[in-house]
Amino acid sequence: MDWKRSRTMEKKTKRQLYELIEKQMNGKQVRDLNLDLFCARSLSEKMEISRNLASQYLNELFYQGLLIKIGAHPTCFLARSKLLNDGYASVYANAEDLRIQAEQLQEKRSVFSDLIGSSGSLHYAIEQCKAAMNYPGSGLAVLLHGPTGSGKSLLAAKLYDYCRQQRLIAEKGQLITVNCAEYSDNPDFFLTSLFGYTKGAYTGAEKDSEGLLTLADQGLLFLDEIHSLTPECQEKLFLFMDKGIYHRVGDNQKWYASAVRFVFATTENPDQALLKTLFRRIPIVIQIPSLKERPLTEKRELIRHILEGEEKKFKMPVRISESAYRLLEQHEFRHNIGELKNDIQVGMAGAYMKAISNASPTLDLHISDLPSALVRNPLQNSGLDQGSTSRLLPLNELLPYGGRENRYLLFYQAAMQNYERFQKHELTLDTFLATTTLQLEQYVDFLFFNNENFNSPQEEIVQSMLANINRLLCKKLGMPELSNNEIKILARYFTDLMQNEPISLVEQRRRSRTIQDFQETLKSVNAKLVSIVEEILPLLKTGLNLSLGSFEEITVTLFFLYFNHGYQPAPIPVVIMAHGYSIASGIAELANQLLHQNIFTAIDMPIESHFETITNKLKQYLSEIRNCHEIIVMVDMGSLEGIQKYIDQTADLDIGIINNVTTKLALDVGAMIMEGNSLEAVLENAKQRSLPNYVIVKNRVRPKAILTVCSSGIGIAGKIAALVENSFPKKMDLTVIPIAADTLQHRQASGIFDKYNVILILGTLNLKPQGIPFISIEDIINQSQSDQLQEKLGGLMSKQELVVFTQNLVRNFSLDNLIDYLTILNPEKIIVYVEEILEQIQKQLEFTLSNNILIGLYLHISCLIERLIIDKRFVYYLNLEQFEAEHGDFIAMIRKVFGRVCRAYNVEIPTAEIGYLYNYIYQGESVEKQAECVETSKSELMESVGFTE
Ligand SMILES: Nc1ncnc2c1ncn2[C@@H]1O[C@H](COP(=O)(O)OP(=O)(O)OP(=O)(O)O)[C@@H](O)[C@H]1O
Repeated sequence: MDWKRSRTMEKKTKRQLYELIEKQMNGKQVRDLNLDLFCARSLSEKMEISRNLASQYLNELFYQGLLIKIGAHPTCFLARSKLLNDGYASVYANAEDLRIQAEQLQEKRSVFSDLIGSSGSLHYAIEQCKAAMNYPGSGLAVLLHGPTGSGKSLLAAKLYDYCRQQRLIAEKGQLITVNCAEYSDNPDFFLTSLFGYTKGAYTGAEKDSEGLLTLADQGLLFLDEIHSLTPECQEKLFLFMDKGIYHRVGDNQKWYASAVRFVFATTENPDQALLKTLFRRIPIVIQIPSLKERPLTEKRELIRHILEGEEKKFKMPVRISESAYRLLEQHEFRHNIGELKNDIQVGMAGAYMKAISNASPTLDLHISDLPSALVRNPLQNSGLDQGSTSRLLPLNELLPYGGRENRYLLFYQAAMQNYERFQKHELTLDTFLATTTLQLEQYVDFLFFNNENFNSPQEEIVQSMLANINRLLCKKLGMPELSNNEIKILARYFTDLMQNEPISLVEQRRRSRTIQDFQETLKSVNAKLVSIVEEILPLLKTGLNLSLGSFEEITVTLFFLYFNHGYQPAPIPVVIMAHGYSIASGIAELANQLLHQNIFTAIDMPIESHFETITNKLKQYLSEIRNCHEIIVMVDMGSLEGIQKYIDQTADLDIGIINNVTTKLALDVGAMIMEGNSLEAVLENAKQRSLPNYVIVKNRVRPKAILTVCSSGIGIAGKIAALVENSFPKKMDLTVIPIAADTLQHRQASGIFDKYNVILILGTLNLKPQGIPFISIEDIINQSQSDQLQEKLGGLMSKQELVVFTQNLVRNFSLDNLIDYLTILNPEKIIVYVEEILEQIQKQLEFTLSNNILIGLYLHISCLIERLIIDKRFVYYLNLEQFEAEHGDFIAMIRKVFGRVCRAYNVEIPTAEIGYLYNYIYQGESVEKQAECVETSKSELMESVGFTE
């Protein structure tokens, strides 16, 4: 059996083992599991494999993070995906420890789990809320922003339950809800209700009275429709939030204190509807999606959830006609879930009356029971059967599409979670890829085997479109064609996506930064494949009229990696041209097979064919080849010059021509290519071994690029890149590549400068690489480097276009615009802290920082604080100990000036981050030193693990 087949078998058995564990856990609580069934002995017997092999696979799955381990004799393994909570450790000393933890976690089972969409479109909102509530003291104030009926009040109530459950709120702490709209015409009444009043404060105030703030002390105050408060009321509220103390109305002497958690809600744009001072005091704004923005699966779950509620209320089984169900599913409810619920309730009242008069044992909801406004929309109802003959569905039949589990979403979440673990250095790159592939495999199984969910006409259309793209593109791009089954899987994936499109987009907007980093990581694994996917997706996007985001690019890339297409693509393809009917084909096929790689393509030259016909074939092949800048041609004609003359004109490709063709030479060349050698090295080596002659035709044009760089990470660098691209006056033949400052050194080594003609670097930190001009953001804002811009871009744009470009840049690069990139923190608020920090630093250091450094620091520090709050990512600083020893004073000073912001957000600034700040402030010298250190410690590290460069 060849290694590839045995590897496939191994993967299959491992997957079956994992599925067996999952199956044995299905529907059971941890405390009800018989752990004996999960040890290597029992599992190996069921799988009919040896115990040693089972043990090996189980441990591999454990190291991939998919299983948890319990005890030692025997060791048992459980599937992490089946544990309802994600708070489990990876290893437990014994079963008892696991049970204790399971009980604790069960107690803490999320109060949000009965919110429809809690693991879907509301997932991120809930995570943000939890983070805000967990802040020490009274948490951070939260503003829920979303249209009417979208679930803001329900979420606020759940937040209160959450705080109670987590003991963030004391026993006596209450949930006080105030609908501010009720006070919009009577602001005084609002103030007396909120703050309380003293006797005589107004006519009729006969005794002192406590306000809602007293009632809400130690509890949660939910202020709904906050936009309807008058500016005066908003101002007073803000003053209380700032200090935590207040006067009762009618007494300006005595202070009262109250520790209140605030949740606000509004349907209006908070930027316009709230007083700036109040808005600034609310650091977390959370978007609640409209019903339209939710995926169809969630809409269906909501319908079922509401009907289940009715079933409980009427204590009778409920059924719904298929057409009424479709109508509810398709209708656009302007007032969202609230309106959907109302309409169903109106319908149920009618159904109940009918059931009573017909003495029916079930409540049957027909279209005719629903409010007439809903039924009268002819456009929406065109495809619906309105007759009463439509089939009646009991509630357990209402989720035909994949049940409650949304597999697309599960995969999305698992992949994102893996990636975040990889970013936190909890997983290596290999383990991250292996784990994600295994999860993709489960999604693939679902797509492939669940015929009842697919096989739609829609799927057939997608399938034939994919088949066409496959034929046309794979050849052109030098990829092996997809098999029919692979096309089927991809077609079903896109069909599945159509159902999930809105969530995919909403989610992606929210996690755009992580997704962007994810894509970068995939590029580092296989840039060629990523660029192929980037080429294929727009075709599908147009063809299917489907919005596809960056996560879809990631998933399709992962699909290709999984199908084993383009995994380790040949960096230098080889064309073999030989006389005879199938000599070239034979050699190419054999060499590809032996090397397990698709490196060789053949052009056969039957004796009777004209030289010109053959060279035309080659020219045609070379002109179609994409995503590749180097190629080797092996010819047996004995005439290098002849063929060279024909291909001289081929653009953007370096071509090495070898004047000999044998199987052995092809294998040597292939092996050298797979080892990653350069074109020159491959040809030189071939010459040494087999004595052929070679020439290299250099035609390659390196594409022009601008790099954007920021020491705060790839996120801001990406934002800068987008702003640059958005400033172009026309489509440019220029690539803009974001790059993190701390990887620039590494990037240089990995050949970004070799691949691109980098004409300019834009950013916040001048790393002075290879003498390429650098323009700082501050220079752009001041327009002080327009000469350099003109010089570098003059050839690419007309004078007029250059003026437009510079104007766009200046407009796009306002500091506000850049800091807007923060996702959780309120930019206006954080900037005040940063201003204070920078002022203090300059005072303490007794010198003035240049504008350039200041702008960079504004960005860097804002991002740093957010980074510390949301992902606490580990930062590495070379020679940290030395830095600590040499710069104790600087470290102490920074800790002091950051004191206020650190306390406000309950974060601590790691010394490594202070090291980066030091570099930033003393840019020139320290950056160079740090770069030197990178080089020294890299070689030390290589030596210590036994490598030499
Ligand atoms: N995620 C959800 N899962 C189940 N039911 C929900 C969900 N979200 C909202 N609902 C239900 O929808 C109805 C409307 O929700 P809610 O009153 O919270 O909306 P709202 O945004 O506060 O509306 P308004 O702006 O009009 O005050 C409620 O009956 C609520 O129980």
